[in-house]
Parts: sequence; structure tokens; C-alpha cells
Amino acid sequence: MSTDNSDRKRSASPRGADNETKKGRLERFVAEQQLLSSQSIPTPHTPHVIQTQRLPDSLRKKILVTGGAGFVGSHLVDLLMSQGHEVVVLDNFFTGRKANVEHWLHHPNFSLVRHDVTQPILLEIDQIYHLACPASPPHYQYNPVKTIKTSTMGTINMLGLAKRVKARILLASTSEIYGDPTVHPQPESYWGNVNTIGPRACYDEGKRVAETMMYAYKNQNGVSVRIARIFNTFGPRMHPNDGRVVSNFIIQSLQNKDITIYGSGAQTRSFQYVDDLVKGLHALMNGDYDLPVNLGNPDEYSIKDFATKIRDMTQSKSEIIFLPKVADDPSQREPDISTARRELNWEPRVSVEEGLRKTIEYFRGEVDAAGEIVPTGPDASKPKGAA
Ligand SMILES: O=C(O)[C@H]1O[C@H](OP(=O)(O)OP(=O)(O)OC[C@H]2O[C@@H](n3ccc(=O)[nH]c3=O)[C@H](O)[C@@H]2O)[C@H](O)[C@@H](O)[C@@H]1O
Repeated sequence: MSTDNSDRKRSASPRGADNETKKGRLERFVAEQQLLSSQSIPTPHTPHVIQTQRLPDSLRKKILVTGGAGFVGSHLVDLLMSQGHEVVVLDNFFTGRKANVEHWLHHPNFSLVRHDVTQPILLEIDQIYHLACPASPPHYQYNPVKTIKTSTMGTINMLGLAKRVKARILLASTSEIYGDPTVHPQPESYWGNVNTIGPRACYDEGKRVAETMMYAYKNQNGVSVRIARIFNTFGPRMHPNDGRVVSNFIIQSLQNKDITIYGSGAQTRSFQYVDDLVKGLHALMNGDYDLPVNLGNPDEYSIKDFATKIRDMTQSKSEIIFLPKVADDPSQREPDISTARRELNWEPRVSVEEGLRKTIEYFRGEVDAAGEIVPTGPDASKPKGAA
């Protein structure tokens, strides 16, 4: 063993430098981890960075979002993550896309599980937003039996989970439960007009029985339930091959292709921007009101006027053409949102025009990236790229 001072000096200096580097590296690593746990990372789909709050354990909830990689689900995930909650997404990727949530994959508060809600799952969570179900008519009609299973078995499984862990559960129901409405606009008290054996029934009746199951579990087992009846919603992250009217008309217009109206175009819809919807879902989940609530924007358009509006906004040279009407297509739809106004202090803030501007920009990027997009027609079809 050497006791020579010069020896010690010689070896102390490189070891010191080594230690410095390790310490520096560690500090850098910690700083990077802290940065990563305080925000989303920019991705091609979501280039803007979303900051996440740091919540104390007592306020941080574990929140399950079924269908969280879908269009609406992923926007809701953004809101919940930004608030600092732990979010677990379940998605079977039938219509959801990993790209919709990939900006959160690195974040310690976020988990993504490939799972089909028709199978039970055991999790420890505080709240459940149950959104899982294809919502576009060509997609939910592709495998009607599976659509029914998703709404029935899927909802039973989530209610069983809610019961076991005493979590509050919110069901994403739909304006489709009113069918082809004979009352206009539609208040929650209207019981609806659905053809039980028509091509839309797998979705409409599935959601109706899902609502029934929510109240059966509430009354029989004391489960805390919330029901949102969601009216037509649009915004960035809609699947370009979704087949619904907003995505089809914008994609057709951007490519100067024919804009396809099914039927006369006299049928009406009322369109809400997705940011308004997720704020409404959040207010409903965290409020006291536990009867169904319509969430939609009462700004009603005929489909023909809507086609013209999108063509004008995109400065397109598209022709508007008329194809046969689809079976059981509701002839009119407008939400009565007085319950949401009264009970949730909620109403839409984003105008259809402002929402369309953002959505057109998003689809412009999708069309540029893809080269060409052929929109999905009215017939039942498998979602493009579905798992
Ligand atoms: O977007 C939504 O939120 C709703 O979409 C669908 O209901 P629907 O109103 O029929 O939605 P679209 O497929 O977007 O159709 C709206 C209207 O536009 C028409 N349409 C659609 C697509 C198209 O290329 N051309 C066209 O004229 C349809 O025939 C219909 O009259 C779903 O069934 C609802 O569950 C969902 O909540």
C-alpha cells in the first residue's frame, strides 16, 4: 500500500473529476426527469407542449379513461393530465390510435393498456370515464354484434369495477338514444324514437341499455353514476377515415373532390367543438347532478348549408353531389342544453366557425402527410388501420 503523497494527489484528481462528471450526469438526469414529469413531449400529432400540474397526493386522483386513445378520449386525457391526475387509458385500438396519446407515453402519471372492455379488468382507481365504443355509423355497423357487446358487456364490466373500488363512473352516452326525434330540440326528458331492428340499433339500443344499467347499479348497489348524452362533436384527431360528416366534407373539400351529401341535405345536425365537450364531461363528473345531461352546441345546420360552409371556408372547387339517403338517418337534431346550463354552469364557448378553422388546419396536415385520403362512404366498413 503506498503512502506516498504525490501518488495520492495523482490518483485523487482523476477520481475527483470522475466524481464530478457522475454528479453532473446525475443532476442532469434528475433535471430531465423532472422536466419530463412536468409536461407532454412534442410529437408530429401534438407538437404543442402541455404542462402538467404537480398535485399533492391528497388531491391527485387515479382516473380511468376507456377509449382514451380515441378522438374524444384523447382530448379528455389531455385535460386530466394537465390537472396533474394519474390517468390510465384502456383502448383496443379498433378506432383509437396510439398517435393520439403518444405525447404522454413517457409521463409517470400516464399508463396505456391495450384492453378490450368486453373483458373484465381489475384496477384501483377513483373515477371512470367510460367512452369505449366506435361512434361513427360506418364503423359501429361493421360488426354490430361487437358494438352491442361493447356497450352492454363493456358497461357491465366497468360498472362492476366501479362497484368494487367505489369509483364514480361517467358513461359517454349519445344523442342517438333519441333516434329520429319527434321532439325538437331534444330535452333529456324526451324518451326517443329508435328503430330497434334497424342498422343503427346496435349503437343506439346498446347505449340505451347502458344507461339503464347505470341506474340499475346506482339504485341496487349505490354506485355513483353520471351520464353525458353527447351530440355531434368535431375537432383535431378525428380519424380521417372516420366517415362522419365533418371529416368527410373537410377532406373532400381540401382535395377538391365531390362533397357527398346523403339524401336531400335537409336533415340537420348541431356541431360542438371537442374542447367544449371535454370541459362539460369534467364538470359533470365532478358535480352533484346524477341524471342524464345533454352536451352539445345548439348551433343547428342543415347538412346542405354545412357542406357550403366548409367548401367556402376551405376555398374549395369541389362540387356538391347528392347520394341516396342512409337508412334511419335522424332528420333533425339539436340539443336542449338548459340542464347543463343550470346544473353544470356549462355551455359551449367555441363557435362552430372557430372550431372548423382549427379542424381544417388539422386535416390539412393529415392530407399533406398522406398524399391522398379517400373518405369512408356510408356503408358499414372496418376502420382503416384498425387493430
Ligand atoms: O358525430 C357524432 O357525434 C355522432 O355521429 C353519428 O351520428 P350522425 O349524426 O349520423 O353523424 P354523421 O355520420 O356525421 O352524419 C351526420 C349527417 O351527415 C350526413 N352525411 C355524412 C357523411 C357524408 O359524407 N355525407 C353526409 O351527408 C349523414 O347522412 C347525416 O345526416 C353517431 O351515430 C353518433 O353516435 C355520434 O354521436
